[in-house]
This record gives sequence, structure tokens and C-alpha cells, in this order.
Amino acid sequence: MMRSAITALNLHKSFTVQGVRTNALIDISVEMYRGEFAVLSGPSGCGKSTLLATLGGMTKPDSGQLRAGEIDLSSSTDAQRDAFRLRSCGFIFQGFNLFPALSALEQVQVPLDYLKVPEAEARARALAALERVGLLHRQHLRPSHLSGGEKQRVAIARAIVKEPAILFADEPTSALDSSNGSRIVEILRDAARQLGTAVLCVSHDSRLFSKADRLLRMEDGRLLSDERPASGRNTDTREYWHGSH
Ligand SMILES: Nc1ncnc2c1ncn2[C@@H]1O[C@H](COP(=O)(O)OP(=O)(O)OP(=O)(O)O)[C@@H](O)[C@H]1O
Repeated sequence: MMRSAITALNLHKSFTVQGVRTNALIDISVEMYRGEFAVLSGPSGCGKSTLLATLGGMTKPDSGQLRAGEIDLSSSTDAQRDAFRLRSCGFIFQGFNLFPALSALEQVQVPLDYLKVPEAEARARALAALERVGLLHRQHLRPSHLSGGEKQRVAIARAIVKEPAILFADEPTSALDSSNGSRIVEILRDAARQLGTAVLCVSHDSRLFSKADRLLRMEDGRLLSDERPASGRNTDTREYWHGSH
């Protein structure tokens, strides 16, 4: 049995700017599972970022249902959605979004400080997350002394340090060369497997497609296809739930 991280049912979202209405999400129903690495693609403006923002509790859908475990996000207050985001979601963006003045280790500790994790534990967990992305030896460096690939790995460590139920990545490899990009994909896939996180990654990068457990495709606000390619690794999360973790 795959464990659901988030379930969306009949989501609609539109924007009206100067009297012109855009339907960014039209009747989207999708369920994201823990342990699964899903890649979302589609033409520019088709609604990918809006879907991530909605699933991640950053914007409210106009209608439809959104449920994460016991939490009904569609009828929740802003404070409840903030709490869900803080506790259960990780985000990775193409521009890394690191704090210039903080070392790699400090960046990764930030979310745990927000969650009020005691300092010693936060430090130990941040070091473990940096180790997971292969950056233990860079822990004291600030972003200006890190390469693009390393910065993205710090951003991933920061996103996975709280072991989120769901991890959203918006074009995480687009600023990277191919070997750094491949490494990021491996790390995201390992995060899904080893932490039992649902990873939803927006990408136009076809190299990612072959690594995905699941391929979602949007067009004009609609979810056009949702497939688990036979060539992908199994989508069974037993590896995590009954494995050595
Ligand atoms: N805050 C907003 N206000 C008005 N319109 C918006 C807003 N956010 C998105 N839109 C519109 O909704 C549609 C979907 O946008 P969205 O950013 O989700 O697409 P996308 O697939 O992520 O595009 P890209 O690949 O170019 O990032 C677009 O037509 C966009 O112009």
C-alpha cells in the first residue's frame, strides 16, 4: 500500500487581471504518494507553478478539495496552512534562494530553528542532511564560495532536513550543467526512497524523465497524463516501509 502525502480533488484556480480571466488549474485531481519521485512537465504558462503553490499550501484553490493526512487544506485557515507548510513541506527553486551571510550548515539549520528543535539536535540533523547531499566538507562555506551545483545541494539539504512528507522542486536543474543536474536528480530520488518523501519536481529536462517513477503532464490548466513508465524503478514504497530504515 502506498501511503498518500497529499490528495487533490477537482481543483480549480483562476486569476483575473484587468478583466481578463485565466484558468490556471482546471479540474485537477491528483494524489501524491510518499516514497515516489514524480516529474511534472508541460508548456510555459500551463499551470505547473500554480499547482505546486496550491498543493504546497501557498495559495488556496477557488474550489476543490485538498487533503494532507488528517488536515483538510481546502477549508483551513491561513495559520493552519502555514503550520502544514512549515512541518510537512520542503521547497527547492531554480535560483537556490540561500542566505548570503550564512554558512551551509547554518542555512540547513534554519527550518529546524523555526520548528524550535533544540540547538544540539538541530546541528546534528543539519550535519546528517549535508552528509546526505555529499557536502559535509563544505559545511562552513557561504554561498559565494560554493558552486551552483553545491548551492543547489545545500538548498536540498535545507528542504529535506525536517524529513518533509512532500518536497516540491521547481526546475531544480535548469541552472546547472548536465553532471551537476544528474547528481541533483539522484539526490531527489534518494530522498524519496530513503526518507519516504513524496517528491514533485517541475522540469523540462528530459534527462529527468527516465529517472522518474511517475510522469505528470499538464496543458492549459489540465492534467493531460499521469503515468508510471514501466522502465522506471518500481513505485512500490515497501523498500522504505519494510526496509532497513
Ligand atoms: N499571480 C498571478 N496573477 C495572475 N495570473 C497568474 C498568476 N500566477 C499565474 N498566473 C497565470 O496563470 C497561468 C499559469 O501560470 P503558471 O505560472 O502556473 O504556469 P507554469 O506552467 O508554471 O509556467 P512556466 O513554465 O512558464 O513557469 C499563466 O497564464 C499565468 O499567466
